[in-house]
Amino acid sequence: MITAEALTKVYRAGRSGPHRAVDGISFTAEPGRVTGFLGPNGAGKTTTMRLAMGLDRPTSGSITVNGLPVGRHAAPLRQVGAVLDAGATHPGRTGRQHLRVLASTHGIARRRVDEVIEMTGLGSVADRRVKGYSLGMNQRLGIGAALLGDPATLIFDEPVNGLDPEGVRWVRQLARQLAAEGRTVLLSSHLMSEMSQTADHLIVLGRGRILADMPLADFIDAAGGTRVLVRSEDATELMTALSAEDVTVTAHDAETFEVVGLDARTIGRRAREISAALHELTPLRTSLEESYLRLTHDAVEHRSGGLTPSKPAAASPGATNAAGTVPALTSPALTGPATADRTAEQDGEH
Ligand SMILES: Nc1ncnc2c1ncn2[C@@H]1O[C@H](COP(=O)(O)OP(=O)(O)OP(=O)(O)O)[C@@H](O)[C@H]1O
Repeated sequence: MITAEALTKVYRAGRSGPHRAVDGISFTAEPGRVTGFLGPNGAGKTTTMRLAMGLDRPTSGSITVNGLPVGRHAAPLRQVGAVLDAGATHPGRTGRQHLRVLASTHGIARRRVDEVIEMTGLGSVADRRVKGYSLGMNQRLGIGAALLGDPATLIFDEPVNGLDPEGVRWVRQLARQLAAEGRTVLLSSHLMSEMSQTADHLIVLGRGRILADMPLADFIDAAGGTRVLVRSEDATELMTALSAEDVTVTAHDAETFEVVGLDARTIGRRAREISAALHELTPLRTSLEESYLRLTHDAVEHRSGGLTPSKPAAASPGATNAAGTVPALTSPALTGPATADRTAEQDGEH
């Protein structure tokens, strides 16, 4: 279990003054489930994970792992394993040597090293030097190191970075298996499709604060609203008939449009009332990505290309809501540099 209480980290940055990377957050990552940690670049995910691992000190508040700050556990590697920086290995050592050194300094039996090599699929490269490892092999080695102490809590920061599709699936299955064994798994990823298949619960950060803390399914429902895809040869008349203050209608093409704010049954009835011919009436499930983009829209530190509202197709007879405007159903593209600008070493604690 990971418990944060009023956790705050302020970096004494340069020109722009102090920066609250983590701003008074409280949450619990519970055992037996995968907690997805989401947020735009610079939201404070890595900082929170580093604080949990005792790699940084909170400015105020606290974060504990299995009831204690990690440094107060007698054998931390048996309590918590983390993948925070997959590159943190001695390049001249082999993967097996790396794991053996870690095991021996933490009083872990040698046979556990062999088990972990087996679990991570590194068998064929375990005796090669780490400097020759691909990004994916390094990720697997980092995950292996995290598993070495058979800990009850795991913290994975972007564990699928650099992995091929088979590796991505392996991480997903591993995270699910670890949670099914009753462990706490806190996992960050920018891959929404992956997160939606892996996490049970989500904590979403934006600018150091918690924007959402709820089960994955509730998050998608809360942000999504009801969306229905409609195809009708009388699209223009039907769109007009459906217009109302809290209903948003967006045209895709001359015959197809999407409705937010009415369910399929109501739309079907309205179509019958005006004798519109319906060809399709499909309730759409909002994706995690859409829900996430809507929620974090205002919390993005970096954005390239500015806002790009969705455009109805050129042939559209017009998409209107009650205000007569063309609404954007999908959120702006969320793109930006891979990492936020850092002014490391400026808080004098590293
Ligand atoms: N050592 C540091 N010194 C100063 N500022 C820092 C330091 N580490 C992180 N920051 C800043 O704190 C904020 C949070 O960064 P953090 O790396 O925790 O975000 P993140 O959510 O993990 O982002 P990403 O998805 O890009 O990895 C950012 O604005 C970052 O620039």
